[in-house]
Amino acid sequence: MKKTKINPLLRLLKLVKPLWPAMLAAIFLGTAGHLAASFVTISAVMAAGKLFAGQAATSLLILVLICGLARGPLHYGEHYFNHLIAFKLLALLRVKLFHALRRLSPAKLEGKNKGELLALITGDIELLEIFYAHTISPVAIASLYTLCMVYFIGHYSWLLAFWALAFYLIVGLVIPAVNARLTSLPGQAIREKISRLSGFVLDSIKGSEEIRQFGQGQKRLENLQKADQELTKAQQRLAALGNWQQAATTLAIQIASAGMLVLSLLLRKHGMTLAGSLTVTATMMSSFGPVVALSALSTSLAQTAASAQRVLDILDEEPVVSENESGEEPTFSQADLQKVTFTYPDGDQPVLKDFSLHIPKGKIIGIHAPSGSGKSTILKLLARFYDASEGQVSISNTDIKKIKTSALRQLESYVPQDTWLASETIEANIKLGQAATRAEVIQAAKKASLHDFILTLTEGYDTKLGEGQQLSAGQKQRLGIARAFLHDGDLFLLDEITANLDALNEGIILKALKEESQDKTIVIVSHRLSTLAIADQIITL
Ligand SMILES: Nc1ncnc2c1ncn2[C@@H]1O[C@H](COP(=O)(O)OP(=O)(O)OP(=O)(O)O)[C@@H](O)[C@H]1O
Repeated sequence: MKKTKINPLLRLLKLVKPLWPAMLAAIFLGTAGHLAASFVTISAVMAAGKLFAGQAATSLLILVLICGLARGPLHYGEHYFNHLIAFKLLALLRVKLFHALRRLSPAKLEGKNKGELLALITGDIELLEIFYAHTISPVAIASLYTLCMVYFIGHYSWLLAFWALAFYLIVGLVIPAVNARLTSLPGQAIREKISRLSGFVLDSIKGSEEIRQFGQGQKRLENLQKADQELTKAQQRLAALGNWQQAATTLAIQIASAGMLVLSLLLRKHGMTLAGSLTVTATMMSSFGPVVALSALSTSLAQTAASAQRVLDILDEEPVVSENESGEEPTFSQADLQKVTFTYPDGDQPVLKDFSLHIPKGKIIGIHAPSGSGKSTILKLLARFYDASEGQVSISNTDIKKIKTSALRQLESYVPQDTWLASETIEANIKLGQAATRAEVIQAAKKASLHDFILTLTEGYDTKLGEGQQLSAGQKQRLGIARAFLHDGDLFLLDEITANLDALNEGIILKALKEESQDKTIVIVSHRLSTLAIADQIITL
């Protein structure tokens, strides 16, 4: 389906359905508020007309007072309901987005620019507030309010009512439509530039050591400045288009008001009074507020639509592996790769071709092969981060696709090459959400040769990571291994877990693994022959 600008906004509109009472309240209060604001002026002009003619104008003056007093609370109510809807829906969209990211992880997130994802979760979602709080009800309010005003002017003359309607349409629809056309592409380009810039900044922060080492700091700074200048220029161009729209809108309002005065004076022969002329002219002059609010939207709407499209693209993206929620829950007896061929979704060459491997229970299988030959890929297939393109991966003679995903995660302890640390305490990092006692955490840390190091920290297991307390690569790796020991799956999938360890720590961990292997099965990928010495069988690719 062709992606037009309107599609994403229509899809966002559907989410408002459960909140329609709040939306109706916002529309009602907003229309009443604008009418109250206009009728302060209109009633005052009508009252002045009456007083000039020597007639009583008490009821009109009371109306001026009521409208003046009501304007504030009505305006407040409109904004209250609009923001209630907007923030509820933004929260809902954030949750949906996190669900989508969880569904897509890890395979689909591996290739994504993390800075762009961050910009999506923060900036793009935030921008949708404009749509929910400042677009939907203002459109309805402007339509209702305009009808009321046309009807009111129609009481004096239907010709004048048509004149007014024509200018409401010009200001509220024609000028914004032209502007939307002009700003659509620049708006999208700005959102893309912002997210690319976020990605660049995040990459630069993450790679600061290498960037310094290779003397690339100045060059990156220049690139950053260049990207920043381009963004500023694009924003200035968009602002200039917005200025054009403002000028056109102001001109249209002046023509409408002056024309209303002239036309109504010309109609004096047809029974239009001077007081009537002044009233319709005051009505025209004071009634553009809601349509002007609409016209101001067209510039931001282009950016909002682009943001909506990016959010919806993530929500629509299909995961590489679909979660199995009701499959089998076998107890572990063996694992097998049978004639497996596998190509990464965005790769063009198979990483594994017709590859078979039998992993019997209670054994340690070592995998030793050159870099890039597919060792980690074997573990990822066994963890079902990806499905084999051909052949079958099975656990306990059950096709891995037929196994309930949560049961598979329970059955396996996967330790990736890089250990991710949360900004939490050491204990929370070892547990990573698993229910365990302090004693169990300590036992896991001991097996991973991490306990003695933790005891040297003043706050021990309660030391918060990230804030001042950094871990060395080897300590991080041992923490990752402690997690796996605590998780206590039947099948350990260990990817280069000793790459950053000294011989002493390596020895302690391997000893612990050897002891575990009496009732566990271990697949260990390593370049180090010293690590693979504990293996019962070594596979070379
Ligand atoms: N997400 C991915 N998308 C596309 N190609 C990938 C992806 N991950 C890995 N590859 C490619 O697959 C091949 C095998 O990668 P893998 O990580 O399994 O190798 P490895 O043997 O574990 O290497 P190393 O010892 O260097 O860790 C490499 O050529 C790599 O470029």
